[in-house]
Amino acid sequence: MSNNNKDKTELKRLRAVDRAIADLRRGLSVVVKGDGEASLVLATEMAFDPELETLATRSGAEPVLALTAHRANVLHIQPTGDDTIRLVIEDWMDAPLMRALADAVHDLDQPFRGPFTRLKEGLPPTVSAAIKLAKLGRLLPSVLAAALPIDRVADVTTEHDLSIVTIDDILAFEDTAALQLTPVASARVPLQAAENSTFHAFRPKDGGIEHLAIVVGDPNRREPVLARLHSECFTGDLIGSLKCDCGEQLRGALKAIAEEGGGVLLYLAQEGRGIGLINKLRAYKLQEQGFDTIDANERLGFDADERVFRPAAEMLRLLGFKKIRLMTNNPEKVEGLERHGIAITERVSHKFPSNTHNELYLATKKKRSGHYL
Ligand SMILES: Nc1nc2c(ncn2[C@@H]2O[C@H](COP(=O)(O)OP(=O)(O)OP(=O)(O)O)[C@@H](O)[C@H]2O)c(=O)[nH]1
Ligand SMILES: [Zn+2]
Repeated sequence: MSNNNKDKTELKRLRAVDRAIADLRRGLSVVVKGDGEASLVLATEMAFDPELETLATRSGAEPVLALTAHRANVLHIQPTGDDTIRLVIEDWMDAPLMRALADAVHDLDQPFRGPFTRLKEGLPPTVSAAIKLAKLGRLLPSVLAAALPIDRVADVTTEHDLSIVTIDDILAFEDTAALQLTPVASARVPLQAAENSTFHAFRPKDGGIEHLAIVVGDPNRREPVLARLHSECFTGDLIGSLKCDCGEQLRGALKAIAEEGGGVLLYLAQEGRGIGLINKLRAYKLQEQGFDTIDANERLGFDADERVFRPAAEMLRLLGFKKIRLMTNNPEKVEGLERHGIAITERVSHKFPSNTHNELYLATKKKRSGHYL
C-alpha cells in the first residue's frame, strides 16, 4: 500500500473509533464488527430502559452484560479464564441494577447481588473489544452487548444510522494515534520556575486531546537531557489537591530542570493514570470507603495503570531527544520509554515529603507498584 493510501486508511480507522466513542458517550448503541461476528453494544453506565429495549429489538438477540475480570472478581463472580466476563440478563436485573454492577461506587450501598449466570464458552472478540472502546471513551469498562448476525450488520447500521467500528480499528487506535502526533503550535511561555521555557503542542491525528512538551532552555541533544514525564492531574496540578503528590512533582520538576540549565517536561493527557477525571473521582470515592489507589481502580474494572508511553516516546523523538535522564520513581515509565526506543541513561529520583492525605497513596505506590520511594 502506498504511504498516502496507508495514511488514509489509518485516518479512516481513527475516525471510526472516535465516532463510536462519541456515540457510546451519548448513550447510543454502536456496532463492533469482527471476523464473521458482530455485536451491537451500549455503555452500561449509559443504559436506561429505552436504550436496553432498543438494543434487543435492533439486534433481535438477548443482550448480555459484559464486565472486566477485575470487576467480576469484586462481584464474587467466578473467573472464566477470559479478561471479559458475560452475565445473562435475568428478569430481576433492571437498568439501575445493571448500571450499579458497572459502577463500584454503589457496592457498599447494595452489597448483595446475584446469583448471576455466566456464559463460560465462546466469548465473541467483539465484546472484549467493546470494553476497550468504552475505556478509550473514558467510560466505565462495561458494556451491554447483543450478537448481531453478520449478514444484518449493513442493514441495521444504515437503517438506524449507527457508528460501526472493527476490532482491529479499536486495537490499533492508541498506537496509531501515538504515531500520528503532529506539532501544532509552539510559543515561549516564561514560567515562575523556569523563565526560559517554550511550550510545544502535539495533536494526535484522531483529533484527540493535545499533549504538551515544555522545553526549558536550549538543551544539548547530543547529551542525555534531564526529562520528566508528567501525567495530567487536574486536582493536584491545578487545584492543589493534597491527595496526591502531582502538583509538587510538576513544579519540582520544572525547578530542577531550570537549575540544571535545561531539559524537557512532557505534560501528557493521561488524567487519572489513563482512566480520565470522572473515573478518577469514582476511584477517590472508593478510597473514601477504605480501598487503596490500586484496589479502587480494579474495583471499577480497570487495570491499576491504563497509561501507554508510546506518545511520550514519540514526542521526545519529534523534539530530537533520544537519550534522557528521567526523573521518576516509577519503573514502568523507564521500561515503557525504553520499549519505544528512548535510552534512559539514568533514573533520577523525584520524591517529595508526604502529607497526612497522601501518605497512604505514596506508601501504596511503593508497596504495590514497586515505586522507588
Ligand atoms: N486512577 C487514579 N489516578 C490517580 C490517583 N492519584 C493520582 N492519579 C493520577 O496519577 C497520575 C500521576 O502520575 P505521575 O505523576 O506520572 O506518577 P507516577 O506514575 O507515580 O510516576 P512518578 O511520579 O514519575 O514516579 C496522574 O494522571 C494523576 O491524575 C488515584 O488515586 N487514582
Ligand atoms: Zn495527582
